[in-house]
Amino acid sequence: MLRAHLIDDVRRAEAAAMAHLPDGALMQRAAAGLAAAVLDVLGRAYGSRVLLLVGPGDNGGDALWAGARLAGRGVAVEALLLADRVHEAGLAALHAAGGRSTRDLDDLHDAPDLLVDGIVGIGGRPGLRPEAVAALEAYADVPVVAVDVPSGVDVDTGRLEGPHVRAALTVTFGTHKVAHLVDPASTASGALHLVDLDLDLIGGPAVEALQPDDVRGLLPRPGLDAQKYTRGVVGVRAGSSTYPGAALLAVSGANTGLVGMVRYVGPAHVADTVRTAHPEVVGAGRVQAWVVGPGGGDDAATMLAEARRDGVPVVVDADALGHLDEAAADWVLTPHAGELAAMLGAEREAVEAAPLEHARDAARRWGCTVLLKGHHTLVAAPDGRVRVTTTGVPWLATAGAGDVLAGLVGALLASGLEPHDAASVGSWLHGAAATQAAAGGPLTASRVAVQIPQVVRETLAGLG
Ligand SMILES: NC(=O)C1=CN([C@@H]2O[C@H](COP(=O)(O)OP(=O)(O)OC[C@H]3O[C@@H](n4cnc5c(N)ncnc54)[C@H](OP(=O)(O)O)[C@@H]3O)[C@@H](O)[C@H]2O)[C@@H](O)CC1
Ligand SMILES: [K+]
Repeated sequence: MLRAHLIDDVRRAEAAAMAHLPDGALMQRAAAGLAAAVLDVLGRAYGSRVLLLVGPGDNGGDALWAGARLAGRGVAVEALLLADRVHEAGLAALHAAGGRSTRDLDDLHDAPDLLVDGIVGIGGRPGLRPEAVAALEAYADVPVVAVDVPSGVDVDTGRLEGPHVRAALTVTFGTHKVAHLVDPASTASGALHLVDLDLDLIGGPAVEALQPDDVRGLLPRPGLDAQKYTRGVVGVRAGSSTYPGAALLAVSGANTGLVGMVRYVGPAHVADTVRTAHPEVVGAGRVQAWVVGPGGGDDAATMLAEARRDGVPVVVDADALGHLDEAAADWVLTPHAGELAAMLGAEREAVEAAPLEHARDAARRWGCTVLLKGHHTLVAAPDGRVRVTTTGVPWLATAGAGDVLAGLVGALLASGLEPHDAASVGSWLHGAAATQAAAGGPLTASRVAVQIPQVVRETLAGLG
């Protein structure tokens, strides 16, 4: 599991570690990891130029100490000091290793190959000062390696308020931070590299992200005595004359082999289309979970009421979300930002600016799991736990992808996974299938569904 902690928990763990380590030991570990990561990106030391952007705190100290190590390896290192006072020992080390420093942007002539953002780390407030903005603008085309976090982001919430660094790579220390994983700040972090500081993090993670091993441990697999009914049956109530395709896509997400049987209940001509494409699918009967809403149109309220009557877990998606008055603890709601905004009486922009906060609010308010779709989809439980999905590609933002996801999550619920696991494993598989199916190019929702068994196969085999 990849875990992200809040600043206070990192500070506590840092203080505990420092109590029994020599002065500056943690910063040296951080700087060594940072220098190694920068060298990896540069590919060679001699002939490479690096510019450090150095703020007033220890984040700048990390950059300066790493700069000293890089200068010692033959990299031409310059530091632009963006504060009256910077980390003194780090600056002295940089100078001793042959690096230069200046406070004036105009002193810098040759464009660097790489910027190292040591402006602020976990002690920073959101936004950047004008000197930092000017430096970043002067080298707008140069890739940035961020130290700990991209400066300017709100580290504990993932919000973006005001100017901030856009990193190609973020080298972070001890544990991940919320801003690395949660939108919109996750888009400013770039690739992530964690330098282990051997910290003893006592507080639980604020956010976590499933890794292939976690998914392998959670995936349902049939026992030797399995029958179709013991593996779980999922029912789909979706589609209408206007949107027959949504039913087809939801069924294709449900019918990927993770349950023993799939039922479809809906308008007769839609049912014919569904069964032509999926001859395995049967009609009404007992199920262990329902998927309700994709393409349901005006009938979505009735679909939801009928599903509720069975007392089994329900995935509430799309049109059904607008008819939700109350939910049971084993339900999963799967809104996108616009749908969640309508459910909470908020503006869509507000949800997009703070998806973590809104997903948590919604999970508390309905007392069930809420899966908020986005670049990094969030799965929030009513007790505050949140998982974020880091699989997937931007091409996945395509019509019908949500219908496939709803079907898949429903199948996992029917197979017996608890709602938080069903939603987060479903989202992980959906993203991984999209990445494989896209193979660097465009994709359609149908292709995502087709790819799911292959992703399951590889994950079970430990190839993920
Ligand atoms: N924790 C760990 O385990 C380890 C931590 N380590 C490293 O330490 C980093 C944290 O260092 P830190 O605490 O010194 O704070 P840091 O982020 O450098 O800056 C705070 C200063 O910036 C200022 N300031 C605030 N906002 C600003 C803004 N927007 N723009 C400009 N300035 C702003 C503010 O001054 P103020 O304006 O309040 O007077 C304050 O003085 C951490 O991220 C990691 O890199 C590693 O070395 C080892 C292990
Ligand atoms: K930084």
